[in-house]
Amino acid sequence: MDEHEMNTFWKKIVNTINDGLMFIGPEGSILMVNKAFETLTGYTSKEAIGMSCSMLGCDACEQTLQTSKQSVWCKLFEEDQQDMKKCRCLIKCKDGSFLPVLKNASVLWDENRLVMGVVETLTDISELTKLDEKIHIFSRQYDSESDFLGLVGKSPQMQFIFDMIRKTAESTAPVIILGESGTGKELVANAIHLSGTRKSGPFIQLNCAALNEAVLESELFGHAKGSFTGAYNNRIGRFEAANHGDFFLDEIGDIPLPIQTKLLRVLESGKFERVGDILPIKADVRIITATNKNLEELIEQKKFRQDLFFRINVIPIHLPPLRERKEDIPVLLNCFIRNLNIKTGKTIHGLSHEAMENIMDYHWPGNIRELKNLMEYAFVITEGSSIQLEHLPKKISASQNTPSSPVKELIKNQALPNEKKQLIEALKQTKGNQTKAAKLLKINRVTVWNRMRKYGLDLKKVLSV
Ligand SMILES: Nc1ncnc2c1ncn2[C@@H]1O[C@H](COP(=O)(O)OP(=O)(O)OP(=O)(O)O)[C@@H](O)[C@H]1O
Repeated sequence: MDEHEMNTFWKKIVNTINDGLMFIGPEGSILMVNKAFETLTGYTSKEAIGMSCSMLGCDACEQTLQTSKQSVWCKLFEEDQQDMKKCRCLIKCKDGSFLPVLKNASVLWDENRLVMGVVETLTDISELTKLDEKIHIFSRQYDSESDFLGLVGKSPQMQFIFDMIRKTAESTAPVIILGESGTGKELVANAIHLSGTRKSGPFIQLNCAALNEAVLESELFGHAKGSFTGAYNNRIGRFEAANHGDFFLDEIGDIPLPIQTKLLRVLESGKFERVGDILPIKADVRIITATNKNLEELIEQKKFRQDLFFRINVIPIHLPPLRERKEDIPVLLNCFIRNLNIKTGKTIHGLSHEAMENIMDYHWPGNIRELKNLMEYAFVITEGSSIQLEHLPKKISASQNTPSSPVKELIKNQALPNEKKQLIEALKQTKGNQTKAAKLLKINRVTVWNRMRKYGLDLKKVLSV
């Protein structure tokens, strides 16, 4: 390939790159740009070449440009600077709009260490910036709503649970979490660990229902090499692994009686032996248990040891079923919709009134797990920006709604976040005067404006209702 062919070849490569590229001379004038630069900035190469690079009004450059008294006009050329600079910045396009870009600048030096120029690439990060903003907004909303260590709920019952969790933080006494399947027992156990003094220690979990007696024993206490067929090595159990932390035993009601006896001994003495070993091991572990079974009934049926029950039932936390705290449904739905929007890239704003009514009327035997699954289903089915009744499974869309249903009243009062209702009320009272509304709500004017944007409130519409 001769030099001319080579030049043509390189020009083609440079023009195929998706990122904008420009070469700036030592005095700061643009010497070369590629096609992507033209597309990003709106300037043709004819317009750009020969102009000062400051025509792009880059906010990062404003900080690196120096006064004429200094020896170099741009900090990039200072001796002690690294040759490569990378930063996020905003550039001004020909039409006056600002474009967020990731800029990579490399200084080129000749053999005498004199500056030949700078090669800069510009990557369009406008999509990324939009996502950043979204995450920022979501996380602000998330923080401000009824959320406690991953648990969402504004009902008095859930506020009581949050209080109980906070109180367990000061204690190392065993906690038992009782509630139907899907009410959030595992989340509560996790929140107890995260808010407790042992949060820097391990959080070990074991679902006791999934294992047979021999495997369960080995999982709990570990085993010595050769203690049974297949025990090729010594293995520590979960009790040992949970030392100085919390051990969450889920489905405690399903533990076979012989293991219950062993468990009781560990809880009383703090010591145990690995299966097939005689050496006692000490473990400092706080026990958290959970079950959806009625342990008292199991005791009567002689399926659960009463003394073990007394041991683990020191701080009971009863998680109410969802049907007894339906005011939590709207906040849970908001939370699931936010998360699913992020996960799926969809922009679903909410549910139609009818869909919401049917959801509120349903009895939710599978509790929050069922509600969460419902939203996942609706996200797959919904194509628009709002979930309608027909996007819900039959069991919910066909559920009976009587006009006098007390649930309808509940929706009227609960479906809108309190913040929004108060804002609408204040705007109405002050005939749309945002400064007066701010005073009434004891917040500043900017917050009023931000909330109006957050809830998409149109002043004319608010006042006309
Ligand atoms: N208060 C809550 N806020 C947000 N998500 C919740 C809440 N409660 C439960 N969930 C979600 O519901 C699902 C079921 O919760 P979890 O597994 O904790 O229930 P569980 O009572 O332990 O169920 P099971 O008894 O069947 O094991 C999980 O996906 C969990 O994240």
